[in-house]
Amino acid sequence: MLAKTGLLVVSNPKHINRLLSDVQKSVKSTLYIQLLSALTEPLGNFYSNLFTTPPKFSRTIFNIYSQASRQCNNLDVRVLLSSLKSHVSEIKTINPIDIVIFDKEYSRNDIEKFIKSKVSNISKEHDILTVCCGQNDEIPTENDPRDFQVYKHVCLGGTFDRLHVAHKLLLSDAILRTSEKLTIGVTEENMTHSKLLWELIEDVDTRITKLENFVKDICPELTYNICKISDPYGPAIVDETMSMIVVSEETVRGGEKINEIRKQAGLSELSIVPIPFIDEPNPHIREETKISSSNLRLRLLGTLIKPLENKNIPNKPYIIGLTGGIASGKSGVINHLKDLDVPVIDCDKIGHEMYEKTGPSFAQVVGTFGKQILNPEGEIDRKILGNLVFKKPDELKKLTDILWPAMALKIQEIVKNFNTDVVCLEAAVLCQAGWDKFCHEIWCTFVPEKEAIERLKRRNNLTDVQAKDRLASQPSNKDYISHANVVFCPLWEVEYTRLQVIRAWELLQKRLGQVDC
Ligand SMILES: CC(=O)SCCNC(=O)CCNC(=O)[C@H](O)C(C)(C)COP(=O)(O)OP(=O)(O)OC[C@H]1O[C@@H](n2cnc3c(N)ncnc32)[C@H](O)[C@@H]1OP(=O)(O)O
Repeated sequence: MLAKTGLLVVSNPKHINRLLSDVQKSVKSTLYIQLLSALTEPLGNFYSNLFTTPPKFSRTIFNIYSQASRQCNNLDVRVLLSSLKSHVSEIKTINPIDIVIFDKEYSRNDIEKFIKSKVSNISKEHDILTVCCGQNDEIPTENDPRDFQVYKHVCLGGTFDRLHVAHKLLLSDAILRTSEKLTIGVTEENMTHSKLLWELIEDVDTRITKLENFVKDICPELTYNICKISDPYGPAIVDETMSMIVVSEETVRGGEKINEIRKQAGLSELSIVPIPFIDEPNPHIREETKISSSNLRLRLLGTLIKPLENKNIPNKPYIIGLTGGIASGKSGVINHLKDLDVPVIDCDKIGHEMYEKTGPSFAQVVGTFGKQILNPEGEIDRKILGNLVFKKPDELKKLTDILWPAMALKIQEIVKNFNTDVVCLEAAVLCQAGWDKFCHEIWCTFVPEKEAIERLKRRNNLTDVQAKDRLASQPSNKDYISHANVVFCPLWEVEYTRLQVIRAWELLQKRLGQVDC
């Protein structure tokens, strides 16, 4: 059985590649890595031989996280730094360790002594494993020409969405170079809007919680000041105690700008230390070639981003509720679903049927909005009705209060008569109508609001103001996404939307395999 949390004790980092490949067969959630110094030292002398010049490890840590990005996609790898910075004599971890893995043979006695005296948070029923690879090889020495000075107060900033190995590298390098205090600025939502798929960025409190958990886990001895920032500079332009800033290769200019502002304010300039990118091992279509949060957000499209609720509805047909804002590409997704032979119930159409001359809601709609909405044939003119309600939420509510209960009955009747395994219920404001309770899962489309406005102007021949009004009368993208289990962004070429739908469909098939459909 896979252990939840493992501790890998590495005597020779040269073999990290093979080690990680083996270890991930034994650990499923978190893998701590503790670097040992000398291959020949018995484990009992572990702490007498620790590395004492911390920045020496920058490159080793870079290699470990680079390899982790290739080998252990689902593992949260954490290189422990406390003992690399000072002679801390205990391995303290937030998560209890279920398995301790060594890359070298040690005596039973040494192992037991080591675990008892050094590993403070160990599960009662822990396992021990030895994975040997080239244990007698020479340990590589580090030769990193970068400036390795250690500073009292270091800072860095970023969005830190879905904390990944490149963030971990940046944070680790900053920790290795800090002797007392590390200030980390985390961007508030207003700073994220220019990013790809910003709507899928975790909220700032979640990002801060994950970040704090990580830094306090790998090096609890430092003082951390984790603060929200709503501009690109944060406290770095006012705090005179800071002396160094860690940046990524692409944000060096930001560091220089901070120094210009500090200089004008009479503050000392910060040393700027750029950290290299980690290459993305398998960049998919549209993805960046470095490890990045936007790649991770792209990979969320078509996957289950929110766990399913247990709803008290029959398993067959399995109902996907498809929703999304106006001009957000729902019809593109529907075309791909139809190609997969999924029947689609169009709720706009059912709405229209409700107030046809012979429909159940005709009299009530005319009674509410007056004869002004009728055409010369005495039928309801949807264009006139639309103009009356779309700009005025109160009027739209009057209409939907009449229509939605009748539509819900009709939909339930239609669904009952379906004989397929899966059916898609498409409705623009499905969740706002409370119809998510009829659906096993909610899928939603979204495109950036600017794009939706441009599409609306082109498609419906609307002016900029009219298009913006239409969009404003609907829930925001964030609101739609907050209800969705699966999201699609049909912003790019048709084929890319199709790939998202195929991914969603294949994952759905797996889920259905677990449901008695
Ligand atoms: C819970 C649901 O989502 S049911 C489906 C939505 N329908 C309703 O809520 C019923 C009330 N709406 C209506 O009767 C009609 O839309 C009218 C009379 C207001 C306008 O009719 P038309 O001009 O023919 O427009 P049509 O019905 O095609 O709707 C235009 C767009 O507004 C959307 N829309 C319709 N009703 C609503 C609503 N209540 N709230 C937000 N958007 C809506 C439609 O889904 C459609 O979006 P799309 O262009 O991305 O496909």
